[in-house]
Amino acid sequence: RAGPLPPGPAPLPFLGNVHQLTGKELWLVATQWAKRFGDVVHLHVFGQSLVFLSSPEATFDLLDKRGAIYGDKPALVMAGELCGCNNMVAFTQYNDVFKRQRTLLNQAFGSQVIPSYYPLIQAETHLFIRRLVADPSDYIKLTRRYAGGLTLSTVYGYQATSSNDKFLNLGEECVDILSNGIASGGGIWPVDIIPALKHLPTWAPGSGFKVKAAAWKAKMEEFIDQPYNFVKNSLKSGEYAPSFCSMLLEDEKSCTPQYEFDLKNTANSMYSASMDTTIVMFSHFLLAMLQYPEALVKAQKEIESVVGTDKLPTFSDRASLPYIEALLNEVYRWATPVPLSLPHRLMEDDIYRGMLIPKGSLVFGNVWAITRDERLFPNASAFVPERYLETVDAALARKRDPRNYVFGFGRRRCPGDNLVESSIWLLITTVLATLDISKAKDDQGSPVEPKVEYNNSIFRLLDRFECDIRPRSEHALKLLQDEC
Ligand code: HEM
Repeated sequence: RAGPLPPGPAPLPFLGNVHQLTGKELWLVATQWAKRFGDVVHLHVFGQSLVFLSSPEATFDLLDKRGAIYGDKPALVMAGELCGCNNMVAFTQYNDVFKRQRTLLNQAFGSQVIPSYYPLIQAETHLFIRRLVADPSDYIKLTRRYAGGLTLSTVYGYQATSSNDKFLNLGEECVDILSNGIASGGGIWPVDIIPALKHLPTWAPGSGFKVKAAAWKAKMEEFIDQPYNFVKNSLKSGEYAPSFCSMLLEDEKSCTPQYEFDLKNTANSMYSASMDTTIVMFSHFLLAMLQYPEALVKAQKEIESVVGTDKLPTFSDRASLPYIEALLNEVYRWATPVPLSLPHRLMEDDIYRGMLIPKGSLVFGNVWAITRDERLFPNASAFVPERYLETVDAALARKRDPRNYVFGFGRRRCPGDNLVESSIWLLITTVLATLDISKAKDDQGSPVEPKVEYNNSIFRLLDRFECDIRPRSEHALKLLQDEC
């Protein structure tokens, strides 16, 4: 060995640290390891190395600067081969398929393309808020409809007709299978360590994973194929709304089977990645507004003084709303939508601070530990937008910018970040301009404290909590109605 492994909790013989990999809020446990062992922690599961990076320095040095060797994804037998996810972007290895997919993603959501979506984003945002006013209790389903609807529409030209739309339901079911089934607890299954297990007959003891995988694979195929077939059929009929897929399929000559294969999988990845992440952001924004009403009032005052009350905010107001910008930063940080990001596979042995990080390690950026680091964010558990109004030097500003972590790292950084930067800004700003958000009241009129529960292995998805959402005024409601 070229150096010692990074420190970490003691493993059991052969099994390694498998007993410590909880499926629920693993990021909390990983942050405890960081406090005990430092910002680079090593564990193993049946010999598979797992490395957790818990500081800006370690994530920037390895996942960003050395991104060329940290950009791979593991070839997982369970997720890839048995469950049929191997060609979804988040699972593709660092090869030609991945590079072709990223080119398509950049065509769809590169920063230069985003302004062309402004009218659509604006229309979907206003519709979402109107629906929210009509049924505030259903805010999670409505947020899924808004986020999924935005990608269904931009990517496939498909208009979701209700919160119970068939493609939205399929998306919800499949993203749940992905995060709470296939990728739960680090996503390593015994068959990933001993691939021969995939040959077990389904009647044999211990083969339950194969039964699950067969059912999940069938669902994943529907998820990838059905929206894509919708675009193909619409194109054939000649009646279609222009979309990313329709634009790329119009030129029949370039439609080789390989091209269609890439397009179908890339389109699906955009759709699947957009929903739960947006729900986490919006739910935490609501929670913050309930628990920190002074931030809500300050933000509303800023909007009133800059935008006024006779129109809804638009993208052209953005540069004049510094408090909203600080509030959005704080929502990213406080929500931490994907607290352990998604693991990257190291492609060759690497030496870092004299320690060996072995080839094949799965490397996690512990975003939770960084966004809760008291040295960077004093009183880190509190929601304090003002922390982003302080003037700090460029190096510290970079370390404190949540966008350097919440969208992942290096070559695998989220390709939806530009879209989110615009869509979430408008969503939050328009909600603040038009709605009041406060704690729900019980029968006696006393405020009900929101119950804060997380039950998802990958995303920091909040269970639905009670809250009171209502229009700020008849005038605000009318503005929304006039816009739709
Ligand atoms: C608040 C919203 C979002 C957050 C916080 C978020 C965060 C992330 C994170 C942490 C990753 C893993 C990056 C890594 O492996 O280092 C990721 C990957 C990805 N995201 Fe997002 N995302 C969001 C919205 C979106 C949207 C709207 C889209 C598409 C329109 C999207 C598309 C993707 C795709 C395709 C990947 C896989 C990239 C790859 O492995 O190369 N995301 N995202």
